[in-house]
Amino acid sequence: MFGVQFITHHTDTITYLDSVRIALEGGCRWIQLRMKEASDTQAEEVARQALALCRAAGAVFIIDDRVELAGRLHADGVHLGKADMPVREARRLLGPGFRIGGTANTFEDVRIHYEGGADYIGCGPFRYTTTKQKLAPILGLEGYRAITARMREEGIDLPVVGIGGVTAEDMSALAGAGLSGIALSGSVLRAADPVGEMRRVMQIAKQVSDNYGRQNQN
Ligand SMILES: Cc1ncc(COP(=O)(O)OP(=O)(O)O)c(N)n1
Ligand SMILES: Cc1ncsc1CCOP(=O)(O)O
Ligand SMILES: [Mg+2]
Repeated sequence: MFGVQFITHHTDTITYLDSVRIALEGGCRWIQLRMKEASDTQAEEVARQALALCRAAGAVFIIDDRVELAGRLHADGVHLGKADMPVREARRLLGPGFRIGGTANTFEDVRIHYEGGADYIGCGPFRYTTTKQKLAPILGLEGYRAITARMREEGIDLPVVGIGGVTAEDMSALAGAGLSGIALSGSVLRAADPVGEMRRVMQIAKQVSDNYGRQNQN
């Protein structure tokens, strides 16, 4: 299955936890709790509730940045970027059972995460987005093609999900550029019907999987 990871966010009317409920109701089974502005206490409170929702739904639950919290709550994994704990160290602390994602903007980033023991790569940004501040250079389809081609040349076999401004309409082209999935937030939460939009994303992901015959990395 072409993978779909939902990244939590909030709006004027939707809380972080609501965003988890929306994604699960829309059929997503790979959730990342990302709460950049929250204190450790706030993040832990929401993480505990989000984890319970994900367990009840049979969804994979990943926490952004917070390695200690992910380990202590027995989440399924953690996602780490350049400003976070290195993947190698997180792997040492968390052990082989945790899913560890690493952020890449270049092939060299991919190589470092691969050598550190990452399970998947979040690669982006695909295009401009307001969900994250201080974006790395925009990759577009050309950037993804170059990175996935280099991975093939170097024998690096890791699932890569595209992130940053991704919409339902992008999935087929992203699969064509060699990606195994997407991670998204804004295009779902800004939709008039967020649950319906999540559902539409999951339906298109299934069609893309049927067309490309890719493995799900969940
Ligand atoms: C799937 C996925 N890909 C990339 C990121 C970005 O991680 P990072 O670079 O550490 O930035 P923050 O999300 O921590 O602001 C991600 N979270 N998930
Ligand atoms: C964590 C992260 N890194 C790049 S974009 C993003 C958040 C998701 O972006 P969007 O809301 O545009 O789908
Ligand atoms: Mg981070």
